[in-house]
Amino acid sequence: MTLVAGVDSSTQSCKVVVRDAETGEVVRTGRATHPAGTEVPPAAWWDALLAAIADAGGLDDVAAISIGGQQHGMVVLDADGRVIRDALLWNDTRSAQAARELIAEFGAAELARRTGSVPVASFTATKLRWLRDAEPENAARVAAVALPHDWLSWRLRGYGPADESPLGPDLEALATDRSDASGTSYWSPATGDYDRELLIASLGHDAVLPRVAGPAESIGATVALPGIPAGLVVGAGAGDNAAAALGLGAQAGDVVVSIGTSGTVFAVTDTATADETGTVAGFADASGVYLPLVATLNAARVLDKIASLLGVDHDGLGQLALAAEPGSGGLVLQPYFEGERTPNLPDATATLFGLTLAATTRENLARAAIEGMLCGLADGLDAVRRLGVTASRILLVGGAAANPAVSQIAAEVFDAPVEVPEPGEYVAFGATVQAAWALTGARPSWSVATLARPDAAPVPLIREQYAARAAVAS
Ligand SMILES: Nc1ncnc2c1ncn2[C@@H]1O[C@H](COP(=O)(O)OP(=O)(O)O)[C@@H](O)[C@H]1O
Ligand SMILES: O=C(CO)[C@@H](O)[C@H](O)COP(=O)(O)O
Repeated sequence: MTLVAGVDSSTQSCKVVVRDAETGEVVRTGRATHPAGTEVPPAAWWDALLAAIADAGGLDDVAAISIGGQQHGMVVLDADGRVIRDALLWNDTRSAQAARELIAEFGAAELARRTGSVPVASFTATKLRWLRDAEPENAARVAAVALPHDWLSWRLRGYGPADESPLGPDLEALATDRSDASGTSYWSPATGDYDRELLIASLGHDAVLPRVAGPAESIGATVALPGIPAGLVVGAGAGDNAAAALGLGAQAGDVVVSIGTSGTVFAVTDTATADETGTVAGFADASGVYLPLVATLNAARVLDKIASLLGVDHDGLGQLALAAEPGSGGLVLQPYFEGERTPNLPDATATLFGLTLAATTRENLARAAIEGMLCGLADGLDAVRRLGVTASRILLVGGAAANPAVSQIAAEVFDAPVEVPEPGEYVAFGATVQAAWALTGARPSWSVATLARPDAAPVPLIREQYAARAAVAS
């Protein structure tokens, strides 16, 4: 049996899945946690990757590996291949002013035309602009800029600082893929080229950027390192949402809604998009086409927070929520606990509306948390549809999709049929598809079973009352 491994180096954890390259059967899995916070030393991701690989039984019998990862994170390297400072993650909002400045200098329409997206604080270019202005000594030392999955793939192939890696600091050996490059704001999904003017405007000078590999490419092989055997084919890797689309085998008519640390709504399309309003990011996908995407900052952790406030676990939160009526007795949670990205309100905080003596129950609060979190994603679905995407069905994935209350309430909130695929790490699954593709030259088509099709009917009241509160709040 030939085995392939896929990795999801995501915000909260690193997950490894090992599958049979022929049938797609999951043979074993492993995971390790990442540090909390929006600023993280990349070495912590490397340590978590090694721990997750060990937890998955190692790679001795594995022929190929590929890494999917959280998008946008700024990994800056000096000429010796050392990380200059902790990485700023996609959910770090300190570069909101830098995003506003880049938009003022180039224009939203021009940035959308050149990169597919109008940047917000999540995008790598805005983080480089922040670095240029807030830490000029660090910015001056930047010799190369990578993303989390690029950097991990480089280390896996034996590159890094001379005292830590057998092949040393060859910055030109950095490689990325189309999907992750499209989240930088200095690469064009439409032309496939870097936009050096935008990089220089952000960082203040030019730097080495990772080569953008094609979907089926191998970017090299692993070298022997503690916990890593030599000779595994390394696939191009991908941004986590593009990897999930690949793992699900998403096709025209499928809209994926992922509820992890981020909430995302995306579809695979044949044509590139350029939304001048900035609501929909015009990303590239991991199969050679495009991935229009809306992302929110407040998703599964909204539920984590309200569950902990109510003193229950995830199941308990779901049970409470399902004991309340749709509309939560008029309670509306606008869940901007971490600021928000869509809509672009980096400094916002969360608000609970509609508190009356009668409505203020544990059940209503639990339901309002799920409804509020999903209403932001339903707004995202509307925005993706406005660009011509058809939603014949919603595929609900990510950590919180496992919660039956979330899938049932999703069916009440989204005006399209909701399907929950069988539980699985779809980002890591997509990375195994890439690994097998790079190994064999043929894209595998492994089937995905459906766990549930919640039959709840849409309840328009939920979105109506959310929209009414949002209108008053803004
Ligand atoms: N049954 C559940 N109900 C609600 N939330 C859940 C459930 N299981 C896991 N989660 C939450 O999902 C999140 C992890 O999801 P995941 O997609 O792995 O996130 P990420 O990829 O961003 O690290 C955590 O915040 C976790 O608490
Ligand atoms: O910023 C985005 C997409 O543009 C996020 O989707 C990140 O890619 C983080 O993903 P998770 O860790 O929540 O899966």
